This record gives sequence, structure tokens and C-alpha cells, in this order.
Amino acid sequence: MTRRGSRWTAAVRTPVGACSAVLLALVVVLSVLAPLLWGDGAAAIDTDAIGQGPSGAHPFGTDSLGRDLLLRTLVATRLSVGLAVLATAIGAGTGVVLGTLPSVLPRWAARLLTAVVDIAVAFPGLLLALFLAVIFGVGTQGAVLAIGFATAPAFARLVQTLSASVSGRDYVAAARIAGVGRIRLLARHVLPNIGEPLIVNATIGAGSALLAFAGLSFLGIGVQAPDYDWGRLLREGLDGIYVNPAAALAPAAAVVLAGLAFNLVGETVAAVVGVRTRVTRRGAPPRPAARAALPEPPADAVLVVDNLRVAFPAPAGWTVPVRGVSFHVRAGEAVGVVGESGSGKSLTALAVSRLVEAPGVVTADRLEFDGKPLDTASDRQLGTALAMVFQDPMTSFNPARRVGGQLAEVSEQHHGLSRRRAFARAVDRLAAVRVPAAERRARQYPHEFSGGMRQRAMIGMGLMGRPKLIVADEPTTALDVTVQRQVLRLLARTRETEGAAILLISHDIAVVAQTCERMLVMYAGRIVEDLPTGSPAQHPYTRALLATTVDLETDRDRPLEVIPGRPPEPGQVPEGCAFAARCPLVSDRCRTEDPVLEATDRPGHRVACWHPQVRVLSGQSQEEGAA
Ligand SMILES: Nc1ncnc2c1ncn2[C@@H]1O[C@H](COP(=O)(O)OP(=O)(O)OP(=O)(O)O)[C@@H](O)[C@H]1O
Repeated sequence: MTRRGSRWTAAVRTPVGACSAVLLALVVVLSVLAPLLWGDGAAAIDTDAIGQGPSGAHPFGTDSLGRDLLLRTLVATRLSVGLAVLATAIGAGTGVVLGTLPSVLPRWAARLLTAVVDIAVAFPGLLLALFLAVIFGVGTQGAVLAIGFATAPAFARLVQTLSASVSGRDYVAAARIAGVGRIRLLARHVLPNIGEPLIVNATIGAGSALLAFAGLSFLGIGVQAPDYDWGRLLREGLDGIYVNPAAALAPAAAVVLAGLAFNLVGETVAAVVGVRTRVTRRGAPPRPAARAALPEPPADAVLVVDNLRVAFPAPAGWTVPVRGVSFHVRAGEAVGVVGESGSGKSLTALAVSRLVEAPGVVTADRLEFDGKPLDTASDRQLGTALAMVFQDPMTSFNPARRVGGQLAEVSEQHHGLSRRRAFARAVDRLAAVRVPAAERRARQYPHEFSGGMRQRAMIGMGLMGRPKLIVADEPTTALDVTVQRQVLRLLARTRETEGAAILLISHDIAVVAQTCERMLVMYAGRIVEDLPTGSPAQHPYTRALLATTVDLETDRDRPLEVIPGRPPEPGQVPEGCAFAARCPLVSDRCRTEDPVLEATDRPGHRVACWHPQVRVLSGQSQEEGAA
């Protein structure tokens, strides 16, 4: 079954999904079959049974012409639901046109249209529908148009907001630069990417349209005799409510149930297409099989991580992108984490910084920072002793606040310094990370900094306290080689002067080899090798990663090395060794038994492989190890 198919199945198995499926099926079946089966019965006048209350023959009684109210309520499903769907389609269609027109109209016309939509949105929907119903004329057609056009402004606003968010994406910019026309840009690049939330909104909107339609018919400006919908039945029922309350209750219950069906279907669709996160939580995240415990960490370990797992709820259970990671970082040590995209490096970094957000769940047998369990550390302790440097400091700084003020905030919050003294410290720290003219720069906004300078300012922010550990997640990926070297040097210098340990996440093994004493190689959410930099790598994955690095000595006449295949997705990690499918040394055992990360005979070296081999990091000499 496809992934989307399994998400539908999972969504329908939730209580809300199951209810929506049952109600929708009921509404659809009644709309199709009720007029065919009971149309004549509902129209049959019985002068002997005029205005009767509930009885065996007429469970909801009869109307003023002796017609059965249950049958009339069932038969009215088709008209009531059909008109609501039609009005919603008109509203959504008009909304899409109104919402997208501003992107193709001249600027003045676009502004005018946007202003008109804004004013219409500010108007209460039902009032607008009443106003339009009077304009379009009393009757079914007028009511459909009135409700359709009354809901259009809300759709138009939604389309405008969604389009604006999509228009900022790189692929739209790329298409624009490639000379794609505005209309084509809209049709090809914008609308397909906002379709799902629009459909979800339209489904939920149909419930409101149903209610609005019942309202108009109830007021006598919707469906006219001899046709009837639930609104009209409700109005007729209310006339005799003291004689037969069931006459009003039946259509009212029908409106509520059908409205509920639309709303619940909208919620379910939202959960499946990802507009809203609805997941099946099946108890706690799965615990991986017991693995060898982390050897007792040294006394000066600043970070101890044992069997760390990060899990996210998914529609069909849990996905566990970090599956039992164990390592330690000693005081002042620089440890690098390498691995291909998706191997779980960033999540590991976020977990040790206590930054994995709900619904993500972090568990570990041991997760200690500075000798204490991480979850017992106060924000203040973490704020001063642990610094985090992100890949893109532009998104980590608040663009609306000056850089100095943002640095100073750390000292105001965590050290209780006055604003003035905190600002002075911010200037001092900016100078310490070699931001030129620190005093002036501190009064500037993040966008006035270059990429490298922003990254240094980010490191400076980490130095506002006395960090024992700096977690740097791809801190140089967005920078050119010269600036990259400056930032790496700054990290190394900070380590020397402040005595801070560094956990450096990078997909670039060369950067880690330059900066760190030890590297952890991650694959599919696990550490597959933990080795001192410069020591021979034994895991075929580490060896393959090393082979793909390019330096000045790389033979340019030979094609670049690549690792064949792709790492498994977090939810599809195979049994046995996760690297088996790509490994040149794979054996039957690799496909069935998952190797444990175990110490080798070399000091400080652990590897998780059934066939470890030895090769020095420079890749020049090769000696085969135990196979
Ligand atoms: N919030 C989340 N919900 C579900 N899955 C997530 C979430 N965040 C990350 N993942 C998944 O976890 C896996 C590991 O992500 P992570 O960002 O740690 O990888 P990475 O090794 O740092 O890769 P990259 O170098 O591309 O950043 C990925 O497959 C990702 O899709």
C-alpha cells in the first residue's frame, strides 16, 4: 500500500476518522437513495393524519398536510447537502480567483482588490449572505449565489496568505528568473502547492454553508415550496413546536449531524495531508533492543550520553530517527559528528541541548551535562554553561532586534546584570570573537552583518556566559572557504581560551578532521564508529565517507568516489546492519544481526561492524584488519 494510502487507513482508524467516515457515508447514501426510495412517500398527502405527533407509523409525526416528517427529513438530505456543496464550490472558486488575481493585475488594481477583500472579510459572513440574498432575489438560486459569494472573501484571504508563503520559496524565485510568466507561475508553481489546505478548508466550509443555507431557508429566503430542505422543515416544525416538538427536532438533528460530518471529514483530511498533525500515539516510543552499555565515562566528562533515542509520533506509530546513541565528551575536548544527511546528527545535537520540541520524545539511559542529569538543569544553568551555534545564524537572530541587545539579553536574564553592563559585556564578547568595530556593530541589526560575522556573533552570544560545551551544528556550511576557516579557528581559539568542549556537527569529514580530536560517525540514527581523528577507520561506511572527500591531492582524471545507494528512511531501517545494503563487505550475518558498537583493540576506538577493516585516515596505506 502506498504511504498516502496507509495514512488514510491509519486516519480512518482514529475515533474522529471513524466517526467522519460513518457520517459521510450516511450523508452520501441518503443524498443518493432517499429521494429514490422515499420521494413519493414523503410527498404523499394524508388528510386523515394532519399535524399528528410521533407514532409507530410516523416516528416524527406528520406536517399540516399529513406528510410523514421522518421521510421528508431523509429526502431533504439531497437538496440540503447538494446546495451547501454547490455554494461552497462557488465560494472556493471565486475565492481562488480573487485571491490569485492580485498577482497578475497591475499594482493599483491589485491593491484595490485586496482592500475590497479585506473589507468583505471584516463583514460577518451571515450578514453578508443575507445582504446578497436580497440582491440575488428570494429563492434557491439566489441563496446559493449569496452564500457562495459571502464565503468567497474568506477563501480569497486564505489563498492570498498561502500564495504569499509559497511565493517566497526558492523554486518560485527560480521559475521567475527562468522567465516563466505570471499566470503560468501561478498555475504551475503556486496553486498546486496550496491545493491541500484549500481543499481541507473547503470541506470544513461546507459544514458552515449547510448551516447558512438552513438559516436562509428558515427565514423564508432560501428554498421555496414545493421544494424543501432542512431549513424549511425546521421553520414548519417550529410553527407547531408546542404540539409536536419532534417536527423541529428531526431537521435540526439532521443539520447538526451533516455539519458534523463535513467538519470531521475536514479534520481527517487535514490530518492525512499534513495540514494539521493528527497522529496515532501508541503508548511510549519503541525501545530498541538492549545494546552494550557505554563504558564508564572519564571523571572529567562534561557530556555523557547513553542509549539516546529521539522519536516522533507518526500516523502509523512512531518513527525513531535517533536509535540508541552513546558517547561522551570530556572537558575541553573537541568531538565531531559526521554522517550523511538524515543520519540523525542534528537531532542528537538538539537532544543534548534540550531543544527537541514536542511532539518529539527524547529518552536515554543516561543524559548528563556537567555531572548532572540534563533534565534537572535549570534554564539558567544551561543558558550559561551550554552554547549552541546553528547553521544559519540569520534565522537564530531576531531580525527585528539589534545584535548587541540580543547578546546582552543573555546576561540580563542569566547573570542578573543591568542593561548597561550587559550591553558592555556584549560589546566585549563581540570584540573577543573578532567582530570589527564591536561597539558600532552591536547597535546594528542582523541583516547588516555578513554571514561570517553573524556566525561569529552567534559564537559571541554563546560566550556571554562561561560555556563548558559549545554545540555547533554545521556552523560553517553556509560560509565560503575563507570565512569557514576563520570561524573554525575562532572555535578552536575559544576552546583554548575558555576551556570549552566542542561538539561539532558536520557532513564534511574534512572539517571535523581539521578541528576535532575525535569523531563519531553516524548512520541511520546510530553511531557506527567512534575514533580518534587520524586513527585508521575500520567501518566500511567511514572508509567510504573518507574516500569521497576531495583534496588537492585527489587525482582529477579519475571519477569522484560516491557511496552507492541511499541511507534508509527512519521508519524503514532494515533488520541487521542498516548499512548492509550499501556495504561492499556485506555477508549474511550483516543482513540479520545488528552489530553493536564495541571497543576495538585500539585505545579510544569503537566500531559497530561484523567485518571491520583498517585504513589510515589519509587513505595512503592500507592494512586489512580482522574480517
Ligand atoms: N520534527 C521531526 N519530525 C519527524 N522527523 C524528523 C523531525 N526532525 C527530523 N526528523 C527526521 O530525522 C532524521 C534525522 O534528521 P537530522 O536533522 O538529525 O539529520 P542530519 O543528520 O542532521 O541531516 P542534515 O545534515 O541534512 O541536517 C531525518 O530523516 C528527518 O527527516
